[in-house]
Amino acid sequence: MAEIDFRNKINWRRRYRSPQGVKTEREILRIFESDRGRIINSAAIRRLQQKTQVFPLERNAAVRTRLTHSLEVQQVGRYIAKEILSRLKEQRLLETYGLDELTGPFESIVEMACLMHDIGNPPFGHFGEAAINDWFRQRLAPDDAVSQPLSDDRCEVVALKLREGEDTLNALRRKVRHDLSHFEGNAQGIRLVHTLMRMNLTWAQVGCILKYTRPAWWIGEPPASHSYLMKKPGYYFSEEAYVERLRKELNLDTYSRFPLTWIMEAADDISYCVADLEDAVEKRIFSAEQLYQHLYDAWGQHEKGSLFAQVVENAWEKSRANSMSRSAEDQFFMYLRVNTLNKLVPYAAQRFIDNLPQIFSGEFNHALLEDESGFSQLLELYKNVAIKQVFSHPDVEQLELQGYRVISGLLDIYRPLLQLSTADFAELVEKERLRRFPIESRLFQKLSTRHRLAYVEAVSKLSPDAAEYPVLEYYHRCRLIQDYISGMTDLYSWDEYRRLMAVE
Ligand SMILES: Nc1nc2c(ncn2[C@H]2C[C@H](O)[C@@H](COP(=O)(O)OP(=O)(O)OP(=O)(O)O)O2)c(=O)[nH]1
Ligand SMILES: [Mg+2]
Repeated sequence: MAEIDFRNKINWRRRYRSPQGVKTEREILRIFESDRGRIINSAAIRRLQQKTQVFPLERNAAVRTRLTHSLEVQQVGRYIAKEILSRLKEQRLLETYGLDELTGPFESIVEMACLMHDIGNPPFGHFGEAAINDWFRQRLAPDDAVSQPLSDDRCEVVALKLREGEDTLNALRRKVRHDLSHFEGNAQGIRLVHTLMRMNLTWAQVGCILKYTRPAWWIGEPPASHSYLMKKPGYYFSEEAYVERLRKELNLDTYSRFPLTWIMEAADDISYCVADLEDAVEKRIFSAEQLYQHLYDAWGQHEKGSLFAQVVENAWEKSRANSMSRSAEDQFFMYLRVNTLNKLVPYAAQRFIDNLPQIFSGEFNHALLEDESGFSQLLELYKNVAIKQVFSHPDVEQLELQGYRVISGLLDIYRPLLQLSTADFAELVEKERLRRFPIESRLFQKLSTRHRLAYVEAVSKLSPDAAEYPVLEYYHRCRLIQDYISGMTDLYSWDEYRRLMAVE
């Protein structure tokens, strides 16, 4: 196993116009300050304020959006990072691990990864994701492209159908069909930061948001050694070369993760578990008292001094004891959050330290807060109550169904752009309007320039005479549509759908 030296991991160089030479501690810190500026000032971060965390199209501003959730994750991530660093300092291990001059960047990378962790999420969260994937699956039939060409291949796109005797091209067709049918928020995040927004962040900062290491075109089960790390798609074919370079720059094996990513993940898990329940109370899905009862019942065995008693019961009792100054509900959540953090953060920090060799090499195949401990059990308790009582609430499910319809509806509306031939679409891209395609021209005009540019750049690198040209061109055209629709906020997609359906 490689020696643990974070100086070989925290790569502060950038893909373009990178700072050169040897840098002092202060100079390195300044590079990460620049990353912070790039991230906080990006439109993609601002759009998170109108994206669903749990409750779609929520008008009550006290209920969390992806942005306010991400701010909380940032705070928890910072807490875990500081806890890890101070423990290492106490044990005089900072220098041993090459961290003595990198504590600032360590914290900053975690914080900014937390702020960005949901940046690629489509409107309506998992339902938007499902809508995009169902829509593309129905048209590209990836399951009909698993091995040999089939005579009854259900793929609607002629250029993507596998054909006898074209093994190399078939491999590409297979890859493209699977990749496009696996839209995923985390993978879109990598694409957004690199290809679409061109934020040119440091390698370490991007590495920290590569949460899952499975390529979107992957077929079949991932290897058991990486089952957790490859649980979901983490990046697309369009970013394959970039991710390969990223791995080289961060000394990561093929399906390994960047060490600080585990901290971001734990911060997310800790944040949303209490927050989702608090939002449900704010939304009057249940009262704080009913919530306490749900938690009590779901915990099962109640022993004196259990983690439940220390965290949940304690919060409940304290909130009852002094309800003079603030509402008992607010107090309950304040104590619940504080108690939960005070237990889970030190635990996550210690688990990081205890498993440092495997985490440093990127192969630790679990979340920090996923084991047999009471701490993980507490987290599960919150999540299970949310699944059972909150996510399945009729109002929430109704809105999710509408969100699903909006995203599939928008894909139907933009479909004519995917039905143009390669040559016609090329002409449309060049001239921006074509008399003979009035609908397509208008739809094309609506796509955002940033997304169109990414398409043009990708296609300009292809050779038009090559056999794979139609396959790759179509791939990037589908990406363009997915970029545009997934980049909308909930509200924008909702309004846009109604406008285009001429409902208003
Ligand atoms: N309304 C609703 N919310 C859900 C559902 N499942 C999870 N959530 C909420 C719980 C959290 O606040 C948030 C977490 O969602 P993410 O999209 O970040 O996914 P998650 O963290 O599970 O996975 P990932 O980040 O991709 O590893 O979404 C659901 O079925 N309905
Ligand atoms: Mg998440």
